Amino acid sequence: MNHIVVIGFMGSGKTRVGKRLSSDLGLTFVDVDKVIVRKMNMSVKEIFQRFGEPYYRALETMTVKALIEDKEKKVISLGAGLPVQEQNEKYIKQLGTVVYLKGSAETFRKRLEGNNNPLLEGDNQEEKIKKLLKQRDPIYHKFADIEVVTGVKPFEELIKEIESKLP
Ligand SMILES: Nc1ncnc2c1ncn2[C@@H]1O[C@H](COP(=O)(O)OP(=O)(O)O)[C@@H](O)[C@H]1O
Ligand SMILES: O=C(O)C1=C[C@@H](OP(=O)(O)O)[C@@H](O)[C@H](O)C1
Ligand SMILES: [Mg+2]
Repeated sequence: MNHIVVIGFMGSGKTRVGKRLSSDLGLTFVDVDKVIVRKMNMSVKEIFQRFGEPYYRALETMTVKALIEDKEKKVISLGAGLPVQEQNEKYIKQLGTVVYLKGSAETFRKRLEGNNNPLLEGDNQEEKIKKLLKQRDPIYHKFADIEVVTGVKPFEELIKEIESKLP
């Protein structure tokens, strides 16, 4: 399919940017995390706690596979961990044009203060963010058709930049 697919680290703005692109382009917005939360009637954190991370990852893969078959063009925000799972590699490429919201650990640390993400629980969020970002940035980069930097220019300008780069 030729969906518009937004990827990036936690706090990179996948949900906010995805929503805005969808309204500007007149397309339906789908946030993969929200699809799963709705289906399970549980928060991401609860799913991780009750069933474990591999179960959540399987739900993500199922959701992505269904979206590949979806004939109505959409803007789709993926969870930050989804592109990192090897089993999803071939599916992401089939989804459409991938927009990577790149950013610094410092930008994400500020945006993620007080967040509820199961992967950032406990002490030393800053170190956790730095470590995960270092692992994940090359993977996001590999999938990107369009790469923009978040946290350096105002939101409106970021949106204009993305829209000018879309095919
Ligand atoms: N370009 C931006 N500039 C400033 N704040 C932003 C920007 N994009 C997103 N945010 C803020 O950062 C937080 C995380 O955004 P969100 O869209 O939920 O990220 P993600 O879905 O990637 O985890 C929210 O509070 C959001 O309003
Ligand atoms: O980084 C991750 O592995 C995760 C990021 C989350 O998505 P957001 O990036 O939208 O917060 C959500 O999918 C889950 O908590 C796992
Ligand atoms: Mg999100």
